[in-house]
Amino acid sequence: MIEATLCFALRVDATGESVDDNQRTEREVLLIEKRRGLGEGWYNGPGGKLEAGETPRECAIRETREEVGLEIDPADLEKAAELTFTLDSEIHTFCHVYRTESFAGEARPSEEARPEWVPVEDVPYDRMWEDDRLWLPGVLEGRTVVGEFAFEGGEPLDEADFVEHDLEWDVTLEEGADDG
Ligand SMILES: COc1nc(N)nc2c1ncn2[C@H]1C[C@H](O)[C@@H](COP(=O)(O)OP(=O)(O)OP(=O)(O)O)O1
Repeated sequence: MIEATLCFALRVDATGESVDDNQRTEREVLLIEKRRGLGEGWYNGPGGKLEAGETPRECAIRETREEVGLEIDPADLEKAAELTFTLDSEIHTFCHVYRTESFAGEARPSEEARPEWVPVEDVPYDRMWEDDRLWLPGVLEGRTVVGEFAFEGGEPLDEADFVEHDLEWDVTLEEGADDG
């Protein structure tokens, strides 16, 4: 089983556009267009596989730094989801999902990822993993979720068929003792 992370940074963009003389503000999320590996060519959050001895929180921070150059204080990461992806009835990946509204630096591209700030209302679900449209909108609203998503058809996971899912919303997500 692969243990992995995803990290969604959020900001409020003051567009300065005038709507009935009011300044319009829009929430944006930092997505990446993945340049290599699993899910290549699709949009996702920054993230990746845990390294030996690393906690999920440390992994989310390291992957966000490596892929898009943002620095995040561990205390500013909020656990938002735990997602289990099965392939042909075996657990393939267990994914810890975090969100944050506090970070330092400007997003920049890397070999692995092209970052893009996207209005929360315009997330390109048609260019993402099929499961994302089921859980990501709630996570971007501030909710928590535990989900299981079943794929069939053999490796690689990103060519398998998404067949069913189960979601439990607004759960309390326990952090591991080493992940506080
Ligand atoms: C099955 O549905 C999935 N949905 C979403 N949204 N994200 C997924 C899904 N399955 C896997 N992922 C995520 C989990 C990880 O963040 C990435 C895959 O990470 P990758 O294999 O690229 O891991 P790295 O450590 O960055 O890779 P390198 O070995 O190339 O450094 O996808």
